[in-house]
Amino acid sequence: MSVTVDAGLHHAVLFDLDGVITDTASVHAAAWKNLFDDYLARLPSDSVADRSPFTDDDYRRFVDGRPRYDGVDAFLRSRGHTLPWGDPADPDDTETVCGLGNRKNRYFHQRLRADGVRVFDSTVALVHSLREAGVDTAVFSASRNCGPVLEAAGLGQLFGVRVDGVVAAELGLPGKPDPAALLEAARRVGAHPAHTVVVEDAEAGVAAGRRGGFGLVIGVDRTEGTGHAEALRRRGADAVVPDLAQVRVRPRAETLTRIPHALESWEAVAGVLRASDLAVFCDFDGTLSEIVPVPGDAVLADGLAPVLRRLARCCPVAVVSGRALADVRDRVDLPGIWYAGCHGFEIDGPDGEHFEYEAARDALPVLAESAGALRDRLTAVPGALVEDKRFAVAVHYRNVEPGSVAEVLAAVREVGDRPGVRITGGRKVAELRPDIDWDKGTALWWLLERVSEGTDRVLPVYAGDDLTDEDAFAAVRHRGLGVAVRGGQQGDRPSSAHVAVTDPRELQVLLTRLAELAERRRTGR
Ligand SMILES: O=P(O)(O)OC[C@H]1O[C@H](O[C@H]2O[C@H](CO)[C@@H](O)[C@H](O)[C@H]2O)[C@H](O)[C@@H](O)[C@@H]1O
Repeated sequence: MSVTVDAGLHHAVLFDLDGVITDTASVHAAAWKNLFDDYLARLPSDSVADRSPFTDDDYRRFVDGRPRYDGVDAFLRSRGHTLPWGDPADPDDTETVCGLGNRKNRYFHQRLRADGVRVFDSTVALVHSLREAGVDTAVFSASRNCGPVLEAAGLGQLFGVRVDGVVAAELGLPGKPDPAALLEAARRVGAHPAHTVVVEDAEAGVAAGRRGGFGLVIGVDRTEGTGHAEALRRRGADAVVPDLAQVRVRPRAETLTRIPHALESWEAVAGVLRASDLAVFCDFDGTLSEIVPVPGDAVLADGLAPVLRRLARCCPVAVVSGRALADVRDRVDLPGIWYAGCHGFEIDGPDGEHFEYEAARDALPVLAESAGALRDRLTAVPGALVEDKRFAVAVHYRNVEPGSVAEVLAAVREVGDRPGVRITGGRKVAELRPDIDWDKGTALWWLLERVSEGTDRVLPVYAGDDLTDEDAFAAVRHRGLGVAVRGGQQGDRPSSAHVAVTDPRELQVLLTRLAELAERRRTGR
């Protein structure tokens, strides 16, 4: 089987060392066997401990992927034998957990010197492909020997970020299956766990990836037929591959027509969202409503009212529109949700709260004047429509003869050429807005802060179709999900959305899946 890292959704990949980058898992396994077989054989014959030889299964269950001393302790306990912990400075002939761990380390280094380190070339090739696609990479390992092993393998410079046993000890991070070291690696590369991939061959590491809320967990099983692949899947691997040559890299799509389809990429999308509470934000025209020739005729598309109601029962929902607040509110007319009008300059909450962006009020007189001036200028242009929305003025030219569109746009440029306002564009519309650093993206984060009550557990999903929605897509680019609604737009344009749907009907299918995810998370199923 193969698995895809999507550079649009996945911003970093964290690689385990032993067994993933280098073949040192077998060197570790041999050193552990050497240690335990020797130690168990020397226990008195009347000891209650199970003295049978150390097996591959013991390796996988008790020591693989764990910090060295934890591994000694876990294995000996599994055999009914305990030792005092001791101290990391214990000489390696001391009969303590640390002493035995130190002895294993000596065996490991002896083998490393004797046999060298074999590198999995397909892993190194994957690291390079990811870099070319703009995906960050890091190495993590429970081993304190991570640095020396990479050096011995000639890979000392491959990773800029390394979180290994030495770093974990310095920071006091618990070992796998605790996700602390993985979360630290993601933090150091600057990627949100939801947008980060973990590659692991140990059960404990896979479990850590899943517990840490990582977007994709890839298990590596190089031991076909041993049941290890099934064990990795049970512990939470999304996919298990025999070698990283089976991992494909999909370059980040930069334009609307190339963005992956949300429903076709559903598994990857669900991976990004599954560990978080969701908050769903939707634009109105072209997203919740089909584009129609006359703005006053736009209505909520079929099937969207029930799914928005369903979503609102299990997560915060907001409609974020370029329309005036009262206009979009009346058109959607659903209780229990947030409404942001005029690109977020005015907002109503579900419990009767009302907010206006204070600084934008200074622009109201000039906007009102501009609306009047534009009406005067454009009465003679058939089809031109001026929509005064208080915090913005929209000039529609959808119904204007192609030959007269330039005249409409020239009028907008001239009237809008005054301090305090700026001109933006949309689908057959030009708008004057307060010249302030406030847009659908900043409004989204303002709303998110309110609905998440200071936690960072909530991941925003934003769906929109238009140029003004790009501000919101950019805002959720590194933490959240941007869904572009392509809606039969002519030509192509750059977009920061992660995925796309074709029209409001497909958005309804996607929102239903989000509702299912949110409900499952709520009920813990
Ligand atoms: O942010 P939105 O909710 O998408 O609002 C953007 C603009 O939508 C409306 O205009 C657009 O939809 C009309 C109806 O489908 C269409 O006729 C027009 O050509 C589109 O530009 C609305 O009238 C504007 O005020 C919004 O800014």
